[in-house]
Amino acid sequence: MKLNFTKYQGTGNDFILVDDREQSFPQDISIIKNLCDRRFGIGADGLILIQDHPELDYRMIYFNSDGSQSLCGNGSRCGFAFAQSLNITREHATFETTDGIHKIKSENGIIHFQLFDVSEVNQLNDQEWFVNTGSPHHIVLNEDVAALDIVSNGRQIRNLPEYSGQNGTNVNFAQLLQNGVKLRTYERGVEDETLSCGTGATAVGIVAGKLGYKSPVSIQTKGGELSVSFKYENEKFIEIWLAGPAEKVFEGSVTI
Ligand SMILES: N[C@@H](CCC[C@H](N)C(=O)O)C(=O)O
Repeated sequence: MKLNFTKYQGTGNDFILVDDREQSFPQDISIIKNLCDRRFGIGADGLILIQDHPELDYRMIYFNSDGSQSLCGNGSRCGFAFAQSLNITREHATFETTDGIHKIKSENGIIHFQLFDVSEVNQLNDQEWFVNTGSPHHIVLNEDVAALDIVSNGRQIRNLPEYSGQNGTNVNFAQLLQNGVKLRTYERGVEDETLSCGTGATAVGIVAGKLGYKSPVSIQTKGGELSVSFKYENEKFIEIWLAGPAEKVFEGSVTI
């Protein structure tokens, strides 16, 4: 079959977007892997289907490049930009994805995605934390993230036995700066460093909040700047929003 697609990126986290309102996309892992392959396919960190929803503005189904599923923050922002281009929604939307129903909106070209409240922020030791923002995130604080081998260090933590019950974890290496946090992320499901990870940036923003940073926290990823805002009330992070750009790269069609 012929598949029409549009490629988007959100701070360098890149996705294949498919208008699947007719639900004709074959959700086959080998097709998703081939489409996301950077040498034999279109190339992307993930693939996103936008479908009709009986009550909400739309449903978004997210696949990592290996075909696994989880919440994707940058993908949600790109999914909204794509839904706007399809005239499914305008400036505000409510949609369903992997972990439930979320709000999303655009303001002055920046897309703001609301994540669920977070009450568990686990400090593992002086330098390491674990936070689940809809996807699982291990966080390592480091004084010079530019010098790190993200793939080998990230893969070792991703495969720790304590994370095997949840199919591993994403791993974020965060350098605390005066005006925000510099971040590099190893993504589960891509099994590589990506240029940016939205749920990871949010997890790091929350840890920064625990360490005394004021909302909004600026997160500097390899692919650009994200902003994480929140309130902290009754030992809980609430009204958590991830904000940043989402841009169309190109569109095309392939035979699958
Ligand atoms: N890139 C994403 C996270 C996608 C899911 C993740 N790889 C996982 O499997 O947990 C983001 O922007 O949040």
